[in-house]
Amino acid sequence: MMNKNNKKMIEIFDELISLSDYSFVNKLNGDPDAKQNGDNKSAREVFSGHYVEVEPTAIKEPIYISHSENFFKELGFSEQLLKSDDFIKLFSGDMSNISKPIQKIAWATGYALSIYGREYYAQCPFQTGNGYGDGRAISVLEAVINDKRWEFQLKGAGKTPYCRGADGRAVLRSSIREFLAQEHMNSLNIPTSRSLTLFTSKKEQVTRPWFRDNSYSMDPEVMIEEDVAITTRVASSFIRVGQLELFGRRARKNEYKNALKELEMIVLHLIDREYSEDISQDLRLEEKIISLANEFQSRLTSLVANWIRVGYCQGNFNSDNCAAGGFTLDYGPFGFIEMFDPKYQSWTGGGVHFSFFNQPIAALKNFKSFCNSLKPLLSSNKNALEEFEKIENNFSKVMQEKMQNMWAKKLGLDNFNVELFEDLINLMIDTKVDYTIFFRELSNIPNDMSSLEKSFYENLKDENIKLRWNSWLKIWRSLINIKDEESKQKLSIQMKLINPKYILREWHLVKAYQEAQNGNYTLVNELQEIMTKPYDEQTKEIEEKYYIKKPKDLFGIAGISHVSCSS
Ligand SMILES: Nc1ncnc2c1ncn2[C@@H]1O[C@H](COP(=O)(O)OP(=O)(O)OP(=O)(O)O)[C@@H](O)[C@H]1O
Ligand SMILES: [Mg+2]
Repeated sequence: MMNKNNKKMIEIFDELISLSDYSFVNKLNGDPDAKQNGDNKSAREVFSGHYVEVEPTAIKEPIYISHSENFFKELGFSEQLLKSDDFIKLFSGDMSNISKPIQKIAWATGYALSIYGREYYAQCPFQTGNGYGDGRAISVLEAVINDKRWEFQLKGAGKTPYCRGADGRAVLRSSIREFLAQEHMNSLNIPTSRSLTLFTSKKEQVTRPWFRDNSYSMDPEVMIEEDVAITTRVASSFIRVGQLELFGRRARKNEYKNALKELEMIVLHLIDREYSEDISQDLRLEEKIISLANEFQSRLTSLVANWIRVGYCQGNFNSDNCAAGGFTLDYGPFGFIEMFDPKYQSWTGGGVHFSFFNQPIAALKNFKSFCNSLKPLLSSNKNALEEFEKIENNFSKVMQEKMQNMWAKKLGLDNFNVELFEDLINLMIDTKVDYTIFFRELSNIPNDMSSLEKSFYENLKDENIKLRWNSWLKIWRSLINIKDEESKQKLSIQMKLINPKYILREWHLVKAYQEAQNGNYTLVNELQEIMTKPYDEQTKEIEEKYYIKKPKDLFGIAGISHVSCSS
């Protein structure tokens, strides 16, 4: 029997879904071969169409770990939903009970892969690119909530035609990382996919390559069993640069009759989903494409400058991990920098090209892949193509402007000063500073070096470095705009909104997911609470626990200083 409370929950859920419709499956083409392929849960080639219908594979006896309170509020979702069986089932992958107005439709999409601007087919088991795409991400719902369309996607919800022989699952470890990082990024005021819920199960384990305890190995040494989990992430769309590329490549090669049409459809759909406020519907196709390139360039360059502002390294910034809406997507091989190093890269599979300070160039490469995908739609219009290429060639200039502007703000300056910046970077490298603590302490606008030393990983012994720091600080203080105590306070407040105090450090994450594996979610909740207020001072107790440098004995330790497996 349904009690009163329970009924109310179902009503709330009904209210939420009554607004849903299916933009993706109604407006785009499905895989024409889907019906002949049974449940679509094994690797196969998908030759055309924008999506494949595939039912999620539920995790058994789902255990609730967390949800994003902030995001629930933004969506107008009641916390009561978390007690609704329907809600829990849907977001742990069980669609068997879905009733109207929700449709029992779920889908995965194909995409292509370029690594650092180079087209790859080798990652596809068929070597054609037709078997690459969402291997474990399945969208289950689109809903218009407060006039904004959101797509709800389960990560780790089982195999799809793009699973490439893998299990289609995400483990608890990587799911906790993604769940927390997404909401952290949002609280850092950086565009991102969002976290809705996180469920795990003790009924299914999968194996992943990992390290022995306290190992220094760069390569995984053992296979470990980990509990599975499903995070639901939510975004305005999950269209990636790689997805445009898939259709761009097919159109370029004229692979089938509708190839160019399918490219045009996905591009117009992208504009509809991500750029409808910036690009007028009345424009001609080529005008829309030119505006799209401009807008995406603007968003992508801002995004990367922001990542560097807060010390975020994506780690695997391939075209398939680059959201065409210009926000952060795929928190697998990511890390927040601790000890400053321009070449910082925590993912062993990533390489220097995806390292911290190389992200603007990785973004440029993704932008080029994006442009190449759209070109088949402009090939008959020379003028439009020329204008388009001008935008393409302007990327580095725009990126540089955004970076300089970001550095100026990070340093509390009105204008970027090359010399001051370069001196600082060299000093930060020579001194080994904690990136977050250094800029936060600088935001207090200190008179001398003493408080900045809090961010140094080694005691300052070298007199020469001391002299360099003192002179740097003196020049910096002469360039910032402070006349009196009041203007100093004002600048300090301003700088603290640019330079976060709390950042999701990997060794905190490790403790949280290790405890969670034993059924204790206290640290997950604590991190969620603290990391969604990254610019706040917070309490003394929190400061002592989380505003601290990485402990010396954790340097070089596998699984903390570097990770091998992001899935
Ligand atoms: N366990 C798995 N089962 C099936 N496919 C997988 C699995 N792990 C990764 N993949 C697929 O391999 C490709 C590369 O993985 P990558 O780590 O970039 O993405 P991801 O973290 O799974 O997903 P996303 O980019 O959707 O956040 C993706 O297409 C992904 O779907
Ligand atoms: Mg990915």
